[in-house]
Amino acid sequence: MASIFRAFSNPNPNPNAETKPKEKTIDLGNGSEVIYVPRFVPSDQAWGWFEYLDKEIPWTRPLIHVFGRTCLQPRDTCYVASEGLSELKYSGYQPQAYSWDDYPVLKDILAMVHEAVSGSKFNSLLLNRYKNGADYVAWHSDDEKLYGLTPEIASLSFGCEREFQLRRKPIKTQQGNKGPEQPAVKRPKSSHQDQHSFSLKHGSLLVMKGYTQRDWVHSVPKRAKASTGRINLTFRHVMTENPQDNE
Ligand SMILES: O=C(O)CCC(=O)C(=O)O
Ligand SMILES: [Fe+2]
Repeated sequence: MASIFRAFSNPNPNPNAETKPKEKTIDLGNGSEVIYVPRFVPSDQAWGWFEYLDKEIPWTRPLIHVFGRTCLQPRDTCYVASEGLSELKYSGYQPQAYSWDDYPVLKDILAMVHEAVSGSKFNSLLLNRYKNGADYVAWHSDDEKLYGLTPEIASLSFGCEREFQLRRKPIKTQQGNKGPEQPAVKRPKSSHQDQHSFSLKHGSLLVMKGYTQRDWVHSVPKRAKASTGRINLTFRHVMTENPQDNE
C-alpha cells in the first residue's frame, strides 16, 4: 500500500537536519492497517508540548459506566471539537467539548498531523493523561457511529513510553452490532497475526486506518514499572452533514 504520508519537503537547508521521519506500515489484513512513526515530533518540541498540555488542559477524571458498573475512568481526559458536531458519548459519559481556539498549541499540533497524513480532516481530539503505570485504557475500539465505518485515527504520544496492544476481535463480533450499513460478510481466516504490540515512544505518531476499529480492539495496559506521566492525543473525524467534509 502506498505511503499515507506526504513527502516531507525540507524547509531547513542544513544538510544534517533530519528530513522525513521513518514510518512503518503494518497490514493487519482484511482492509485494516496501522502506521507507526516513532520520531514524528522532535524530542525537545514534544517535551515542550507535554509541559504545556500537562499544565493548561482542564483535565478531568470522570465517572464512567461499564458492564453495569460505575467506576472512575482510570486516566484523566479532555475533549476538544469543532463547533456543531454530533456529541461524543462513550462508556455512558458525554464529555464537554472545548474549542480549538482555547488551546492554540493544539491547532499547531493538528496542523502538523494534517500536513503529514494526506487527506486527513480531523475535527475532534480526545486527550488522555496517564499519571503513572497504574493508569490505563482497557480493551476497546473507537467504533462510535459518529466516526463512520472506516475511521482514521491519529494518535500522538508524549512522555513515558507505554505499550499499545492490538488484538483481533473474534470473527463473529467483527460486524453486525453497529447498524444496518454493515452487512454480515464471511471472511476467510486470514494469514495475518492476531495480535500486535507497539512501544509508543515520546513524540511518536500511530495511525489506525480502514477497518481497524470494526475488526480490532486496542488497549494500553497497566505497567508497574512506568512511574512517570504520559499524554496521548487521538485526532478523529466526526462525520458531518456536508458530504465533502467526509471524503
Ligand atoms: O493512549 C493511547 O495510546 C490510546 C488511547 C485510546 O485508545 C483512546 O483514547 O481511545
Ligand atoms: Fe482508542
